Amino acid sequence: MAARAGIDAIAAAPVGAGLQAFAPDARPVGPALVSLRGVGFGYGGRRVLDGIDLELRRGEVLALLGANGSGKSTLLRLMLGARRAETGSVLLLGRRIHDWSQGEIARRLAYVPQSHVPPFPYTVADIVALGRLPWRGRFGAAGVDDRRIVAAAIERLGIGHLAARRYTEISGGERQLALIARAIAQQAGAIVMDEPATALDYGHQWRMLDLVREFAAEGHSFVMSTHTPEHALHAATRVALLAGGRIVADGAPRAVVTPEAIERLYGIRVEAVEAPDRRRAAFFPLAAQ
Ligand SMILES: Nc1ncnc2c1ncn2[C@@H]1O[C@H](COP(=O)(O)OP(=O)(O)OP(=O)(O)O)[C@@H](O)[C@H]1O
Repeated sequence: MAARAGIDAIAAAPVGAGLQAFAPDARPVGPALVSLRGVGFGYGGRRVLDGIDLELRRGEVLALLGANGSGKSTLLRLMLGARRAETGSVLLLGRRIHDWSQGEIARRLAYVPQSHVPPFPYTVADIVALGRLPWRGRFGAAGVDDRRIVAAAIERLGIGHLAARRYTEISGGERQLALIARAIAQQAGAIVMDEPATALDYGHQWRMLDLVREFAAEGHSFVMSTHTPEHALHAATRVALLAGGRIVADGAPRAVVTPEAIERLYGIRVEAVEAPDRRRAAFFPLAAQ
């Protein structure tokens, strides 16, 4: 009954209710950093994305939800310029992304991939320091500022105890934290994260999301794919849903992440229990009838 009341409360609450308590949501967002306009893309003639219109604006945390294979990673790679749209256009700060050099893109967009295993046994500190490369000359050595920024990123992620360890000899979750630290050290302003919480334990998942909110409050932008609707409600200022190769919803988290949306995306019926802040909710699968 409590759960049912939760759904009803969510359904009855006006969209945006309770948002004022959360600084990232209350803050007006800035101009578009990345814009996808009518983007279509496929692999070997098999269409994966079609007619995608999506924007990432300054200061936003945009969460992307969609079933396995719905095209989230592909969409993120298109946003980064790592894949070329077959139709439509991808713009970085209003200019076609492929008209920017790799270095120019890397100074504006950082990437946290789903998994990454380097060929050499770099230390964690070395991996984080790679984030500084776009800011150094071709053969430029790391300066005092680079070292300070790398140390600050390691500190912010709480991975000082891993700094001297070999990246190839730490756990998947520890690697994920190192990759997030690398992206932060990159000081790109916008960070594209592909399922950043997947390898993290329960505590690190929520701490990472809080960190995202802190950085967004400082003016950074994030786009992150996730399989956890609760994460989108916790950290995102906007949520987009991907299904059938298209964006089927794009808007305020409370308005978009609903039991109906979850059923549509994942084919599973859930009920929602609202958090005391009336902004977030937890979802529980309904028993099979
Ligand atoms: N390199 C590739 N070559 C051919 N097909 C691919 C390639 N990468 C992805 N695909 C296909 O494109 C579709 C979208 O894949 P993508 O990885 O973008 O989905 P996703 O939403 O990120 O999935 P997941 O949630 O499982 O990570 C899937 O059907 C996948 O099999």
